[in-house]
Amino acid sequence: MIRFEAASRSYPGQPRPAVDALDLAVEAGTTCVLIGPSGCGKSTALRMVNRLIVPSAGRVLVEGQDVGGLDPIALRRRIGYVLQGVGLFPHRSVADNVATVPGLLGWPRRRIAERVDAMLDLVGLDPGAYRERRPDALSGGQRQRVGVARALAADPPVLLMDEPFGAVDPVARGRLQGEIRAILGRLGKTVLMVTHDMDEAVRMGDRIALMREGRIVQADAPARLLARPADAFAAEFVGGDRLLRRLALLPAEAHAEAGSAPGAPALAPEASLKDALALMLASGADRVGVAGSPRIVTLAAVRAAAGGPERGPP
Ligand SMILES: Nc1ncnc2c1ncn2[C@@H]1O[C@H](COP(=O)(O)OP(=O)(O)OP(=O)(O)O)[C@@H](O)[C@H]1O
Repeated sequence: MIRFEAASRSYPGQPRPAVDALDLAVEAGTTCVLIGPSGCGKSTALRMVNRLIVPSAGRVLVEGQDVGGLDPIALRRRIGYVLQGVGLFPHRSVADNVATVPGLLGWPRRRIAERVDAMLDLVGLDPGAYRERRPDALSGGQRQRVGVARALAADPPVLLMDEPFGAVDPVARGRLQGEIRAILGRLGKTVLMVTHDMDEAVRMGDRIALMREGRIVQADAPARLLARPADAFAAEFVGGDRLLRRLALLPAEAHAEAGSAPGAPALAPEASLKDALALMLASGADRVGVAGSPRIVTLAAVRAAAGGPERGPP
Protein backbone atom coordinates (compact mmCIF):
# COMPACT_ATOMS: atom_id res chain seq x y z
CA MET A 1 0.00 0.00 0.00
CA ILE A 2 0.97 3.64 -0.38
CA ARG A 3 0.55 6.03 2.52
CA PHE A 4 1.12 9.78 2.71
CA GLU A 5 1.55 11.01 6.27
CA ALA A 6 1.29 14.79 6.55
CA ALA A 7 3.49 14.98 3.46
CA SER A 8 4.29 18.51 2.30
CA ARG A 9 6.41 20.01 -0.41
CA SER A 10 7.24 23.71 -0.52
CA TYR A 11 9.16 25.64 -3.13
CA PRO A 12 11.07 28.83 -2.41
CA GLY A 13 9.23 31.93 -3.49
CA GLN A 14 5.83 30.19 -3.64
CA PRO A 15 3.11 31.67 -1.41
CA ARG A 16 1.90 28.23 -0.24
CA PRO A 17 3.14 24.64 -0.34
CA ALA A 18 2.57 22.77 -3.63
CA VAL A 19 1.45 19.83 -1.46
CA ASP A 20 0.22 20.74 2.00
CA ALA A 21 0.20 18.14 4.82
CA LEU A 22 -1.28 15.44 2.61
CA ASP A 23 -2.76 12.41 4.37
CA LEU A 24 -3.87 9.65 2.03
CA ALA A 25 -3.76 5.86 2.00
CA VAL A 26 -4.03 3.75 -1.14
CA GLU A 27 -4.96 0.25 0.02
CA ALA A 28 -3.11 -2.71 -1.49
CA GLY A 29 -4.63 -3.88 -4.75
CA THR A 30 -6.72 -0.74 -5.30
CA THR A 31 -6.49 2.25 -7.62
CA CYS A 32 -6.67 5.79 -6.26
CA VAL A 33 -6.99 8.68 -8.70
CA LEU A 34 -5.72 12.17 -7.87
CA ILE A 35 -7.72 14.84 -9.64
CA GLY A 36 -8.08 18.60 -9.33
CA PRO A 37 -7.44 21.89 -11.10
CA SER A 38 -4.11 22.64 -12.78
CA GLY A 39 -1.41 23.41 -10.23
CA CYS A 40 -3.22 21.80 -7.26
CA GLY A 41 -0.25 19.49 -6.57
CA LYS A 42 -1.27 16.17 -8.15
CA SER A 43 2.00 15.48 -9.98
CA THR A 44 4.07 16.69 -7.05
CA ALA A 45 2.25 14.24 -4.76
CA LEU A 46 2.66 11.38 -7.24
CA ARG A 47 6.39 11.99 -7.65
CA MET A 48 6.96 11.91 -3.91
CA VAL A 49 6.11 8.21 -4.03
CA ASN A 50 9.12 7.25 -6.16
CA ARG A 51 11.31 10.00 -4.71
CA LEU A 52 11.52 12.08 -7.84
CA ILE A 53 10.45 14.75 -5.36
CA VAL A 54 11.48 14.71 -1.70
CA PRO A 55 8.95 15.95 0.89
CA SER A 56 9.87 19.12 2.82
CA ALA A 57 7.91 17.68 5.77
CA GLY A 58 6.02 14.50 6.59
CA ARG A 59 6.69 11.20 4.85
CA VAL A 60 5.51 8.73 2.25
CA LEU A 61 5.43 4.98 2.91
CA VAL A 62 5.38 2.26 0.27
CA GLU A 63 4.51 -1.18 1.63
CA GLY A 64 5.22 0.07 5.13
CA GLN A 65 8.65 1.54 4.37
CA ASP A 66 9.45 5.25 4.45
CA VAL A 67 10.70 5.92 0.92
CA GLY A 68 13.04 8.58 2.36
CA GLY A 69 15.16 5.79 3.82
CA LEU A 70 15.35 3.71 0.63
CA ASP A 71 17.84 3.82 -2.20
CA PRO A 72 16.00 5.78 -4.93
CA ILE A 73 17.25 3.61 -7.79
CA ALA A 74 16.22 0.36 -6.09
CA LEU A 75 12.90 1.98 -5.12
CA ARG A 76 12.11 2.97 -8.71
CA ARG A 77 12.69 -0.57 -9.91
CA ARG A 78 9.97 -1.69 -7.50
CA ILE A 79 7.54 0.95 -8.68
CA GLY A 80 6.16 0.96 -12.22
CA TYR A 81 5.78 4.41 -13.78
CA VAL A 82 3.56 5.26 -16.73
CA LEU A 83 3.72 8.76 -18.16
CA GLN A 84 1.69 10.73 -20.68
CA GLY A 85 3.45 10.35 -24.03
CA VAL A 86 4.94 7.25 -22.40
CA GLY A 87 8.61 8.25 -22.62
CA LEU A 88 9.56 5.16 -24.65
CA PHE A 89 13.12 5.08 -25.95
CA PRO A 90 12.54 6.06 -29.59
CA HIS A 91 15.53 4.24 -31.09
CA ARG A 92 14.89 0.96 -29.34
CA SER A 93 12.45 -1.76 -30.35
CA VAL A 94 9.25 -2.40 -28.46
CA ALA A 95 10.85 -5.54 -26.97
CA ASP A 96 13.91 -3.60 -25.74
CA ASN A 97 11.66 -0.96 -24.22
CA VAL A 98 9.57 -3.52 -22.33
CA ALA A 99 12.79 -5.30 -21.24
CA THR A 100 14.25 -2.16 -19.61
CA VAL A 101 13.80 -2.94 -15.91
CA PRO A 102 14.26 -6.74 -16.11
CA GLY A 103 17.52 -5.98 -17.98
CA LEU A 104 18.64 -3.58 -15.24
CA LEU A 105 17.79 -6.23 -12.68
CA GLY A 106 20.04 -8.71 -14.48
CA TRP A 107 17.43 -11.28 -15.44
CA PRO A 108 18.70 -14.04 -17.79
CA ARG A 109 18.03 -13.27 -21.48
CA ARG A 110 15.64 -16.12 -21.98
CA ARG A 111 13.50 -15.14 -19.00
CA ILE A 112 13.43 -11.55 -20.28
CA ALA A 113 12.33 -12.65 -23.78
CA GLU A 114 9.52 -14.76 -22.32
CA ARG A 115 8.46 -11.93 -20.07
CA VAL A 116 8.40 -9.41 -22.93
CA ASP A 117 6.10 -11.65 -24.97
CA ALA A 118 3.85 -12.30 -21.96
CA MET A 119 3.58 -8.55 -21.25
CA LEU A 120 2.77 -7.68 -24.87
CA ASP A 121 0.10 -10.40 -24.86
CA LEU A 122 -1.27 -9.02 -21.60
CA VAL A 123 -1.78 -5.52 -23.05
CA GLY A 124 -3.33 -6.88 -26.26
CA LEU A 125 -0.39 -6.57 -28.68
CA ASP A 126 0.59 -9.64 -30.71
CA PRO A 127 4.28 -10.21 -29.81
CA GLY A 128 5.14 -11.53 -33.28
CA ALA A 129 3.77 -8.40 -34.94
CA TYR A 130 5.03 -5.78 -32.49
CA ARG A 131 8.17 -7.04 -30.77
CA GLU A 132 10.62 -5.59 -33.29
CA ARG A 133 8.78 -2.36 -34.14
CA ARG A 134 10.06 1.06 -33.17
CA PRO A 135 7.78 3.32 -31.10
CA ASP A 136 7.29 5.74 -34.03
CA ALA A 137 5.64 2.91 -35.98
CA LEU A 138 2.86 2.63 -33.38
CA SER A 139 -0.41 4.50 -32.82
CA GLY A 140 -0.82 6.61 -29.67
CA GLY A 141 -2.90 3.87 -28.06
CA GLN A 142 -0.38 1.17 -28.97
CA ARG A 143 2.46 3.25 -27.53
CA GLN A 144 0.47 3.60 -24.34
CA ARG A 145 -0.03 -0.17 -24.19
CA VAL A 146 3.73 -0.64 -24.56
CA GLY A 147 4.23 1.92 -21.77
CA VAL A 148 2.00 -0.15 -19.48
CA ALA A 149 3.75 -3.40 -20.52
CA ARG A 150 7.10 -1.80 -19.70
CA ALA A 151 5.90 -0.54 -16.32
CA LEU A 152 4.59 -4.01 -15.40
CA ALA A 153 7.53 -6.03 -16.78
CA ALA A 154 9.38 -6.57 -13.51
CA ASP A 155 6.06 -7.20 -11.70
CA PRO A 156 6.24 -4.21 -9.35
CA PRO A 157 3.61 -4.23 -6.59
CA VAL A 158 3.02 -0.50 -7.02
CA LEU A 159 2.29 1.48 -10.16
CA LEU A 160 2.26 5.26 -10.68
CA MET A 161 0.41 6.64 -13.69
CA ASP A 162 0.62 10.33 -14.66
CA GLU A 163 -2.05 11.29 -17.21
CA PRO A 164 -1.49 7.90 -18.85
CA PHE A 165 -4.14 8.23 -21.55
CA GLY A 166 -3.67 11.90 -22.43
CA ALA A 167 -2.18 11.17 -25.85
CA VAL A 168 -4.85 8.67 -26.89
CA ASP A 169 -7.87 9.73 -28.98
CA PRO A 170 -11.20 9.76 -27.09
CA VAL A 171 -12.72 6.69 -28.77
CA ALA A 172 -9.70 4.44 -28.19
CA ARG A 173 -9.25 5.93 -24.72
CA GLY A 174 -12.45 4.52 -23.23
CA ARG A 175 -11.61 1.01 -24.37
CA LEU A 176 -8.00 1.25 -23.24
CA GLN A 177 -9.05 2.53 -19.80
CA GLY A 178 -11.42 -0.41 -19.37
CA GLU A 179 -8.80 -2.94 -20.45
CA ILE A 180 -6.02 -1.50 -18.30
CA ARG A 181 -8.30 -1.28 -15.28
CA ALA A 182 -9.22 -4.95 -15.71
CA ILE A 183 -5.55 -5.95 -16.03
CA LEU A 184 -4.50 -3.96 -12.95
CA GLY A 185 -7.37 -5.43 -10.94
CA ARG A 186 -6.54 -8.95 -12.03
CA LEU A 187 -2.87 -8.50 -11.11
CA GLY A 188 -3.77 -6.91 -7.76
CA LYS A 189 -1.57 -3.85 -8.32
CA THR A 190 -1.65 -0.88 -5.99
CA VAL A 191 -2.04 2.13 -8.26
CA LEU A 192 -1.83 5.89 -7.77
CA MET A 193 -2.88 7.79 -10.87
CA VAL A 194 -3.12 11.45 -11.84
CA THR A 195 -5.66 12.79 -14.30
CA HIS A 196 -7.58 15.98 -15.01
CA ASP A 197 -10.39 14.02 -16.69
CA MET A 198 -13.35 13.24 -14.43
CA ASP A 199 -14.67 10.48 -16.71
CA GLU A 200 -11.29 8.79 -16.56
CA ALA A 201 -11.21 9.10 -12.76
CA VAL A 202 -14.67 7.54 -12.48
CA ARG A 203 -13.76 4.73 -14.88
CA MET A 204 -10.38 3.87 -13.35
CA GLY A 205 -10.61 4.66 -9.65
CA ASP A 206 -11.69 2.60 -6.68
CA ARG A 207 -11.29 5.93 -4.93
CA ILE A 208 -10.95 9.46 -6.21
CA ALA A 209 -9.01 12.05 -4.19
CA LEU A 210 -10.04 15.54 -5.25
CA MET A 211 -7.29 18.10 -4.52
CA ARG A 212 -7.26 21.86 -4.30
CA GLU A 213 -4.27 24.05 -3.46
CA GLY A 214 -2.17 21.16 -2.20
CA ARG A 215 -4.86 19.67 0.03
CA ILE A 216 -7.48 16.96 -0.30
CA VAL A 217 -11.02 18.25 -0.49
CA GLN A 218 -12.65 14.82 -0.64
CA ALA A 219 -11.45 11.23 -1.05
CA ASP A 220 -14.26 8.80 -1.78
CA ALA A 221 -15.48 6.01 -4.01
CA PRO A 222 -16.55 7.44 -7.38
CA ALA A 223 -20.26 6.76 -6.82
CA ARG A 224 -20.18 8.52 -3.48
CA LEU A 225 -18.21 11.52 -4.75
CA LEU A 226 -20.75 11.92 -7.54
CA ALA A 227 -23.77 11.44 -5.27
CA ARG A 228 -22.51 13.53 -2.42
CA PRO A 229 -19.80 16.08 -3.17
CA ALA A 230 -18.42 17.44 0.11
CA ASP A 231 -18.73 21.13 -0.71
CA ALA A 232 -19.52 23.63 -3.45
CA PHE A 233 -16.04 23.31 -4.98
CA ALA A 234 -16.38 19.52 -5.21
CA ALA A 235 -19.89 19.83 -6.67
CA GLU A 236 -18.67 22.25 -9.31
CA PHE A 237 -15.61 20.16 -10.10
CA VAL A 238 -17.48 16.89 -10.61
CA GLY A 239 -19.81 18.79 -12.91
CA GLY A 240 -23.46 19.28 -13.73
CA ASP A 241 -23.67 15.86 -15.34
CA ARG A 242 -22.53 14.08 -12.20
CA LEU A 243 -25.87 12.33 -11.80
CA LEU A 244 -25.57 10.85 -15.29
CA ARG A 245 -22.02 9.75 -14.48
CA ARG A 246 -23.32 8.11 -11.35
CA LEU A 247 -26.08 6.32 -13.26
CA ALA A 248 -23.43 4.98 -15.64
CA LEU A 249 -21.74 3.32 -12.65
CA LEU A 250 -24.86 1.52 -11.40
CA PRO A 251 -25.90 -1.82 -12.95
CA ALA A 252 -29.55 -1.73 -14.07
CA GLU A 253 -30.05 -5.32 -12.92
CA ALA A 254 -29.41 -4.30 -9.30
CA HIS A 255 -32.25 -1.75 -9.47
CA ALA A 256 -34.75 -3.91 -11.33
CA GLU A 257 -38.01 -5.09 -9.79
CA ALA A 258 -40.53 -7.82 -10.54
CA GLY A 259 -43.00 -6.78 -13.21
CA SER A 260 -43.80 -6.86 -16.84
CA ALA A 261 -43.56 -4.23 -19.51
CA PRO A 262 -45.37 -5.58 -22.57
CA GLY A 263 -44.08 -4.02 -25.77
CA ALA A 264 -41.38 -2.06 -23.94
CA PRO A 265 -37.80 -2.35 -25.19
CA ALA A 266 -35.42 -4.63 -23.29
CA LEU A 267 -32.03 -3.84 -21.80
CA ALA A 268 -28.95 -6.02 -22.15
CA PRO A 269 -28.30 -7.83 -18.84
CA GLU A 270 -25.06 -5.90 -18.20
CA ALA A 271 -26.60 -2.48 -18.97
CA SER A 272 -26.25 0.45 -16.59
CA LEU A 273 -29.01 2.70 -15.27
CA LYS A 274 -27.76 5.35 -17.70
CA ASP A 275 -28.45 2.89 -20.52
CA ALA A 276 -31.90 2.29 -19.04
CA LEU A 277 -32.61 6.02 -18.97
CA ALA A 278 -31.39 6.44 -22.55
CA LEU A 279 -33.67 3.62 -23.66
CA MET A 280 -36.65 5.19 -21.87
CA LEU A 281 -35.96 8.56 -23.49
CA ALA A 282 -35.57 6.99 -26.93
CA SER A 283 -38.75 4.89 -26.66
CA GLY A 284 -40.95 7.27 -24.69
CA ALA A 285 -41.68 4.50 -22.15
CA ASP A 286 -41.35 4.94 -18.39
CA ARG A 287 -40.21 1.35 -17.88
CA VAL A 288 -38.00 -1.08 -19.73
CA GLY A 289 -37.54 -4.82 -19.48
CA VAL A 290 -34.36 -6.69 -18.68
CA ALA A 291 -33.54 -9.19 -21.44
CA GLY A 292 -33.95 -12.81 -20.37
CA SER A 293 -35.57 -11.96 -17.01
CA PRO A 294 -39.10 -11.25 -15.72
CA ARG A 295 -37.93 -7.96 -14.26
CA ILE A 296 -38.28 -4.32 -15.21
CA VAL A 297 -36.48 -1.05 -14.52
CA THR A 298 -38.75 1.94 -13.95
CA LEU A 299 -38.13 5.67 -14.30
CA ALA A 300 -38.90 6.01 -10.58
CA ALA A 301 -36.09 3.52 -9.81
CA VAL A 302 -33.68 5.50 -11.99
CA ARG A 303 -34.68 8.73 -10.22
CA ALA A 304 -34.24 7.19 -6.79
CA ALA A 305 -30.84 5.73 -7.69
CA ALA A 306 -29.57 9.01 -9.13
CA GLY A 307 -30.10 10.65 -5.75
CA GLY A 308 -28.60 7.55 -4.22
CA PRO A 309 -29.04 5.92 -0.84
CA GLU A 310 -26.26 8.21 0.31
CA ARG A 311 -28.11 11.45 -0.35
CA GLY A 312 -27.87 13.56 2.73
CA PRO A 313 -30.39 15.92 4.28
CA PRO A 314 -31.29 18.86 2.01
N1 LIG B 1 10.22 23.08 -9.32
C1 LIG B 1 9.25 23.92 -8.92
N2 LIG B 1 9.54 25.15 -8.46
C2 LIG B 1 8.58 25.99 -8.05
N3 LIG B 1 7.27 25.70 -8.07
C3 LIG B 1 6.91 24.49 -8.53
C4 LIG B 1 7.86 23.54 -8.97
N4 LIG B 1 7.20 22.43 -9.36
C5 LIG B 1 5.88 22.67 -9.16
N5 LIG B 1 5.70 23.92 -8.66
C6 LIG B 1 4.41 24.53 -8.31
O1 LIG B 1 3.73 23.65 -7.45
C7 LIG B 1 2.33 23.66 -7.72
C8 LIG B 1 1.85 22.24 -7.97
O2 LIG B 1 2.39 21.75 -9.19
P1 LIG B 1 1.99 20.31 -9.78
O3 LIG B 1 2.75 20.11 -11.03
O4 LIG B 1 2.11 19.30 -8.72
O5 LIG B 1 0.44 20.53 -10.11
P2 LIG B 1 -0.58 19.62 -10.91
O6 LIG B 1 -1.80 19.56 -10.09
O7 LIG B 1 0.07 18.34 -11.29
O8 LIG B 1 -0.83 20.52 -12.21
P3 LIG B 1 -1.18 20.14 -13.72
O9 LIG B 1 -2.54 19.52 -13.71
O10 LIG B 1 -1.17 21.49 -14.40
O11 LIG B 1 -0.09 19.23 -14.20
C9 LIG B 1 2.14 24.59 -8.88
O12 LIG B 1 1.71 25.84 -8.39
C10 LIG B 1 3.51 24.69 -9.49
O13 LIG B 1 3.69 25.93 -10.13
